Amino acid sequence: MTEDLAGLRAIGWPYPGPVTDPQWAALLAAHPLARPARVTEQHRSGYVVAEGVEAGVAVESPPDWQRPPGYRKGMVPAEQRAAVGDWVLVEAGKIVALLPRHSAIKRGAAGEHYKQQLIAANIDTVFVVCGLDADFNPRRIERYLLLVQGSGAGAVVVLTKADQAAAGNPDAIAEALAALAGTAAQGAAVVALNARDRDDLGALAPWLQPGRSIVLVGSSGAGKSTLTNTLLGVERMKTGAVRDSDARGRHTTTHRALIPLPSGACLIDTPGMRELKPTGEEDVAENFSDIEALAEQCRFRDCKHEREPGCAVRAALEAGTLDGERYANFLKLRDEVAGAAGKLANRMAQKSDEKVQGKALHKRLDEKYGRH
Ligand SMILES: Nc1nc2c(ncn2[C@@H]2O[C@H](COP(=O)(O)OP(=O)(O)OP(=O)(O)O)[C@@H](O)[C@H]2O)c(=O)[nH]1
Ligand SMILES: [Zn+2]
Repeated sequence: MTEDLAGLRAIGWPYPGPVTDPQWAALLAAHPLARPARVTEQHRSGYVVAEGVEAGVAVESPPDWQRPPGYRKGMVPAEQRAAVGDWVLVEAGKIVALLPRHSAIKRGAAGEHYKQQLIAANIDTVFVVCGLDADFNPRRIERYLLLVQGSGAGAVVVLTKADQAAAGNPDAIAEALAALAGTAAQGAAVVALNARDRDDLGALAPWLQPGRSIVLVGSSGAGKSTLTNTLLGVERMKTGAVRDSDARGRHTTTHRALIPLPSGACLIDTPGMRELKPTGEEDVAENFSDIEALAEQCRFRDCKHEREPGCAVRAALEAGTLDGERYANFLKLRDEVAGAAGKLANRMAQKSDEKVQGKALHKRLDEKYGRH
């Protein structure tokens, strides 16, 4: 495997030398002829995987991953099948094993039937990108952080357009950081920079070391493409059209899921990250521990911090020690998570073989949110 290690490292292989994860080592030993590869695309019939910076190849998934929904017996749940970012073992054009993942970013998928989608696996850090312009929105940042929390990945808030903001108002950056004080107090790093300036991006170096995998999330216009280009040191994101016209031979195609960075880290670019809805498994309290600490002083143990007497959260609001918008967002996210959790519990309860688990979840939710 040594000669392939450089290629694997470029796309995020976490080990510079021998594999230290015992489960990974055991699977590698169990499949001596298989080669590790990383999933770059997921399709109904199979996957595209890469072993290095070259374009990926199509491979077949194990037969038991292919059983259609409705074929209950032996059906492998979606989260046990590979997703973009997963490491798999491939032998003779087939995936023979999924290496256990250390992080999984999920979202709740809207639709008639509640579903959870695994968007990306084995991400070390999610950069939550937000411009210091009219689009600056601490509430949206809180929402992204909520979805990252519990995934196993870390999160860093990257505030772009610091150059423009400072030119318009010398206090703009300090004001934005103050608006995010609640978020920073939860332990997330917050960095303000000019995404076009390579020197400014030095502040991101701690998360861009070799073998690390990162993703960028943020609304349109936040500066994700700009950041990517500056990280790469080249204009990549807008050159797609040119490459399209020069036909087959060159496989540096318009869209690439795994982008090796000069720092040695790997940027995962997957469209699924765009619209993030809670799955129902998030713990809102963990992202709002300031509010949770206040809640311990509320008169009622099950206080909803809405209209109850003796509510310490509302008292802090009135005293001005708790930001009103942060509080409003807490209520909104709490309700969204509870709604998604209710759907999740219903879906689990419907599945007869998982009835017991569903009931337990319902019970847990009742304790946490009251009857729903
Ligand atoms: N001055 C300045 N301009 C920036 C900065 N970051 C982004 N921009 C500009 O903001 C605009 C939008 O940035 P993009 O990088 O295209 O935003 P995006 O997040 O990729 O947007 P989508 O591709 O729609 O998701 C572009 O004109 C950038 O040049 C920054 O830090 N400073
Ligand atoms: Zn209360």
